[in-house]
Amino acid sequence: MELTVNRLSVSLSGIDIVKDITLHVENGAFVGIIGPNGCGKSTLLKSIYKVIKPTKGTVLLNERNVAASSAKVIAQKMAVVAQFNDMSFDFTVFEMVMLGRTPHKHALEPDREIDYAIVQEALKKTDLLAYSDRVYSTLSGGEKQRVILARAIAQQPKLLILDEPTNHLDMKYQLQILSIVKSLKVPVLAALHDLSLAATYCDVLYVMKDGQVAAHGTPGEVLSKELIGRVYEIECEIYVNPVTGGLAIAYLPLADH
Ligand SMILES: Nc1ncnc2c1ncn2[C@@H]1O[C@H](COP(=O)(O)OP(=O)(O)OP(=O)(O)O)[C@@H](O)[C@H]1O
Repeated sequence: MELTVNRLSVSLSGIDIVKDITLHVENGAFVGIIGPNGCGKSTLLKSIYKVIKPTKGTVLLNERNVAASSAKVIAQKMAVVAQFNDMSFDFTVFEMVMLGRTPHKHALEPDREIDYAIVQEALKKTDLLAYSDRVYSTLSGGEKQRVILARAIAQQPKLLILDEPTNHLDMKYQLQILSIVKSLKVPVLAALHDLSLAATYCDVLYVMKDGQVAAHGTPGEVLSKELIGRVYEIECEIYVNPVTGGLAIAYLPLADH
């Protein structure tokens, strides 16, 4: 499945937040969106997954216009792991992950053997089998985040949208979550804050500033000291990590603090 965002704009409370953004996620590609706090990453993603109505532009899943499709049809194709997942319901972890099966069922259709098997597999992939009967609201932030990923996996999406999926996670689970996502072999569009993780996992990066795309390309093309300096208003050095062979970034302390 491919995602095409064409000249998308979003205004909220009369303010232009997302301005004329065009982007493409090819089938199988892991595409990152990076940019400073408040540049519009979440708003862009929300307008792609139909929580916010764009003022202009189109979002296509293959040839299907997302705006003209039902929420159920979109949920059969696209799963979302968003930033804040606090819910007041006292669902167990198993029940939360089973919610991922909802778009594939008719109203009031009971859970089938196949649904149980898919949920079990999603729990296994995210290291959560031992948490099945725990109440979701009692979990730590990182555990909750893994449950939300497990729910997205159980949804068996054709495209995955991640909004800062590694928030709350320690290093092991940051790496684990991105590796699991990569292993699903579905195209991914992810807003990420950690530029080194973005460089490691993404095939293509879109850099946002003030609601617009400031640059896009492979991490090697995009992550220059000049661009990061301009977009984030910081000084840094980019180097090849001698251990991993990947791109790494050293940030310099701000001079006037
Ligand atoms: N309903 C709203 N009305 C007015 N402004 C809004 C509204 N929702 C978001 N904004 C503003 O839009 C801008 C973009 O917010 P958004 O959450 O998309 O940024 P972001 O790049 O995801 O930021 P972060 O990295 O901090 O999560 C922010 O300045 C935010 O305050």
